[in-house]
Amino acid sequence: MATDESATVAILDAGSQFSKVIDRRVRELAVHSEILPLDTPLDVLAKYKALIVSGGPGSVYDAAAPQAADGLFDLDVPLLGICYGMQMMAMHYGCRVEAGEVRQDGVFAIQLASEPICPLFADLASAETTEVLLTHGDSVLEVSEDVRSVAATDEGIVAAIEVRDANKAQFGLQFHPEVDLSVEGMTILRNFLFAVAGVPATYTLTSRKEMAIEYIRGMVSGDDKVLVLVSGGVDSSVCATLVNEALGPERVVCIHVDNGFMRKGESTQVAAALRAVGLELDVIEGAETFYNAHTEVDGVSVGPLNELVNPEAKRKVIGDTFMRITNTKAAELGLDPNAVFLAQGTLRPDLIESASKLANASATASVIKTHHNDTALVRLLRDAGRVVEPLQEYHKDEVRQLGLELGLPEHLISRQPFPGPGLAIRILCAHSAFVPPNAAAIAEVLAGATAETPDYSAAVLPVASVGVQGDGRTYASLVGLFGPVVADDTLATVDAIDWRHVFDLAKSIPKRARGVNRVAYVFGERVANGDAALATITPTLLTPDVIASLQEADAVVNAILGDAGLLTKLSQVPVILFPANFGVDGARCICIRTMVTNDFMTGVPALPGTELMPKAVLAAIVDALLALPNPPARVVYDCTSKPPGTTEWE
Ligand SMILES: Nc1ncnc2c1ncn2[C@@H]1O[C@H](COP(=O)(O)OP(=O)(O)OP(=O)(O)O)[C@@H](O)[C@H]1O
Ligand SMILES: O=c1[nH]c(=O)c2[nH+]cn([C@@H]3O[C@H](COP(=O)(O)O)[C@@H](O)[C@H]3O)c2[nH]1
Ligand SMILES: NC(=O)CC[C@H](N)C(=O)O
Ligand SMILES: [Mg+2]
Repeated sequence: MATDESATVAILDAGSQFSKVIDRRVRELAVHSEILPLDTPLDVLAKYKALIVSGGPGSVYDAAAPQAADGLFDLDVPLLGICYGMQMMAMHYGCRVEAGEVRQDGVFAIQLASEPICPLFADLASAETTEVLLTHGDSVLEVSEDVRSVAATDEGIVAAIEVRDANKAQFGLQFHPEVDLSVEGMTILRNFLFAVAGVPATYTLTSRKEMAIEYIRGMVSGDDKVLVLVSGGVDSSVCATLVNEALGPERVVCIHVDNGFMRKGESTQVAAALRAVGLELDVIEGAETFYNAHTEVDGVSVGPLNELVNPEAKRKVIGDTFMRITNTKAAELGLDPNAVFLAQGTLRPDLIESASKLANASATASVIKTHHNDTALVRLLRDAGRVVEPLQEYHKDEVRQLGLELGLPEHLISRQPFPGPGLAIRILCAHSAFVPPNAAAIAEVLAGATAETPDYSAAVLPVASVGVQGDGRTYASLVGLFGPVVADDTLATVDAIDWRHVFDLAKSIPKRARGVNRVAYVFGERVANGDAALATITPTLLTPDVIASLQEADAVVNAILGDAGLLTKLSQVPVILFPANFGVDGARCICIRTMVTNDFMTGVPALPGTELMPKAVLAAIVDALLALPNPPARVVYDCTSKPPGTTEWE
């Protein structure tokens, strides 16, 4: 069907992690939308009813920054710039845009300007303030005469602008109205679309089930068979059910790969759970193959996996090994390699975070992490038209709804996500301690942040992990927080900690400490910054002893969460092993990372002492981990939201 641009919003993609989320929100408001490259020519854009420019990892003042067509801001079309989009607008109108002293990643309150209130902020619960998700390092430090600042953070950073020229309907938001964490984001988008731009609400959502089945039948014709890769997670169970419905069971072969990085007993449970819903699963024992696997990256052989420390290298080997194992299986089954299709439960975030060209209209997105289902070999097969991915447009919550529509049991649909590379990415590998290049500057920020609350202190730990900040990937230091300890009583200790204060510190430290993207609370006696015990690690690779020790820790945590009824209340709880040893030779640390989110693009950790993480449960977890035969050097609790941290550590 041809697009009626006069009833459609064009979303110009500057490389954001959230372009597809904007698209989805607009459609939920019954407005048709299309994602276009940032540099789409003006004559095309002029036909649209409204324009939204997304965020992106670039900096508008960089010569190499992604550009829109010249004259974008002279078009007579209502325009909303989000983050990078707002910064472009500000720069066009002569405002000063620079990397500020403070960066902001997470949820913050903004103060709204009055007299008059900006039309985007009409009908908010309060006329003075609202909570929004920000993720930026560049800021509008000074507005020009052409522009009015219509909202600011508590520190006076411009959070929203309006172009003064009454003939122009142009607005900019430094924050992201499209994500759940901006609590009134939908009202703000609604105000832009309807009150400002007058877009008609004529779009109706087509049934996801019908669309998916039509897509599968369109792709796999005749008698061709489909090998469905089934992990037992939500996405692949929904994917397998859809392929089954679309093509009939005689054309479907479901395979599950035990890559050696599954949870304790997971593969056996998965096979049983899927049999119970009528899906026969062929389980491939792949552990040995994975441990010893290599792959080629940019013409160079990388591997074996059990000797790699770089997280992206690990991911690439794992993804390509999934493909090779699948090909071998296809040959064993006597399937013609030129006529067999591969189905997998790829979601939109997998493609966005891997910077797949399928998901990013502008080719300007940053690779946050290469998902195992989007590596080089998968892309080759996809280009050959052989990869069936009926869920590629959706986020997790949409897949869950679709699963319910398909009649899958609640317990399958509500399972916590588990990444394909599994525990392999939840083990931080390293040969030596990580020392940030600006250690002294970070130490100064940490001392300042805790100066007024001497019961608490902060120190840089000797490891780095992946984060997502300002739409870009970061690989940066972990900060540990220390607080009161009640000797020999973990519950009393957990109770003595002012968790709100700890979470405030976790939010404020990455604002000023460049090179820090994650903050975790460290249980146990305080260690002073600069102490040698904070600088030592136990060299760590993906070896069977390390994997087994994380499997044990993960099983202990999950058993306690299950008994407390928290596995479905918390969206996801990665348990992570990292090599800091606090001066104890051969020991490593275990982290508990709770995440509360719907779409898995953003999220917050559960605050201890709330119903999502009762203090008694947290204390029980810490005690149980310390009682393991191979106890961790320390147990830590991640206090970082996404952004700046990702859900997984790696
Ligand atoms: N161990 C595995 N064996 C076979 N296929 C797998 C395995 N792990 C992942 N996959 C494939 O990769 C896809 C993406 O993995 P992902 O973890 O994102 O989804 P999922 O496991 O289906 O769901 P969830 O996100 O709930 O864990 C899966 O849908 C599946 O097709
Ligand atoms: O199948 C997967 N293959 C992968 O390579 C992968 N990496 C991250 N994840 C999952 O994606 C979600 C977001 O994770 P992050 O915040 O760490 O990016 C979380 O649910 C992660 O568990 C993966 N799933
Ligand atoms: N999310 C964004 O659009 C960020 C814009 C820019 N990369 C910054 O960090 O400020
Ligand atoms: Mg999974």
